[in-house]
Amino acid sequence: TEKIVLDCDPGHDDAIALLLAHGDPRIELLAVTTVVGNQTLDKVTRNALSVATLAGITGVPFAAGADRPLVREVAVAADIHGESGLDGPELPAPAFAAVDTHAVDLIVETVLAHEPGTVTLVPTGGLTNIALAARRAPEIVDRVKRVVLMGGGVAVGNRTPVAEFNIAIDPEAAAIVFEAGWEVVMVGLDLTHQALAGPEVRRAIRAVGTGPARFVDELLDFFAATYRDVQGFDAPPVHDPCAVAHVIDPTIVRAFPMPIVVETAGRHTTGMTVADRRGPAPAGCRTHAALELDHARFWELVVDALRAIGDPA
Ligand SMILES: Nc1ccc([C@@H]2N[C@H](CO)[C@@H](O)[C@H]2O)cc1
Ligand SMILES: [Ca+2]
Repeated sequence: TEKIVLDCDPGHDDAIALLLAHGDPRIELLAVTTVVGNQTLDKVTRNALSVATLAGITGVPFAAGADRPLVREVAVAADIHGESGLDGPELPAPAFAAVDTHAVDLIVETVLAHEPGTVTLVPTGGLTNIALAARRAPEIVDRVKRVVLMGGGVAVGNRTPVAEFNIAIDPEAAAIVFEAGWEVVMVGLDLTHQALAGPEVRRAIRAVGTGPARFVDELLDFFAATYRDVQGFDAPPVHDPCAVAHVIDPTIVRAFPMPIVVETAGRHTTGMTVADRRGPAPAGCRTHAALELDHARFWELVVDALRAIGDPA
C-alpha cells in the first residue's frame, strides 16, 4: 500500500479525495492535515472532521495548520464551495476533534516516523503547510517518497487566466515546494478538467446506495450548480481525487517529466506554474505534470471506494 499524508482544504472535491484515500485498499492514510484555502481554517478543519465522521474514519490523526498564506492575505472560494466550504449536504457534528499538534509538526513527525522513501505527501489545497514543513525540517525533503499535488496547470488557469487557485493563493509557498528538490507530480487543471462528474458518473455514485454515496451526490449537486453558474461548466471537474488516483494507479492519471517553476512576481502571471515543454525533459528532472486521465477507470476508483466504505454505523 502507499502511505500518504493528505493536506487539504475541504472543499467539495477535497472531501471526495479523502473518501477515495480512505476507501481504496491501496492507500494507507497516515494523517490528514488542513490548510486555509477554499474557506477559513476553522471551517475547512470542521468540514474534514465531519467527512471523517460520516465515513467512519478512525485512528487517523487530523491536525489543523496554517490559517493564512506565508506572505499574502487570505482569499477563500465561497463562490464555489459556499459559506461553510462544504455547502449542500447536511454535515454531521464531528465525532472527534483535531489533535493539538500543528499540521506542520504532524507532517514532519509522520515522515520521520516512517522509513525513508515510503511516505507520499498529497496536498490538495494551498501549499503553505508543505512549504513550512520543508523549512521546519529540511531533512524531510530527501525522506519523502514524493509530493503529488493537485494544483497549477501547464496551459490553463482558474484564479486568473494563467494561475490555478491552490498555487495563486500562496505562490511563495508553491515556489518553495516546487524548488525544494523532492520529486513533485503536479496534477493540474489540464488533467482535472477532464475529471467531469457527468450524468453517468452521478448515476453510478447514486447506485452505491449508502449514506456516504448520498453525501457525495449531494456535494456534487451543489458543486455542479456553482461550477455551472460561476465557471460555465456543464459538469463539475472534481479536481482533488485525481491526485490520490495518481498515487493509486499512475496509468489512470498519467504524468510526464518537465521542468516546472512558479511565478511569484509577474504583473499578469503571479501564481502561474511555468512548465517547459520545449524539448525532452533534462535527465533527472524532478518535476512532472499530469496530462492524461482515464475517465472511466478514475470514476470506477471513486465508486469502488464508496462501496468499500459501505454504511459506517
Ligand atoms: N473555483 C475554484 C476555486 C478553488 C477550487 C479548489 N482549488 C483547487 C482547484 O483550483 C481544488 O483543490 C479545489 O478544492 C476549485 C474551484
Ligand atoms: Ca482543495
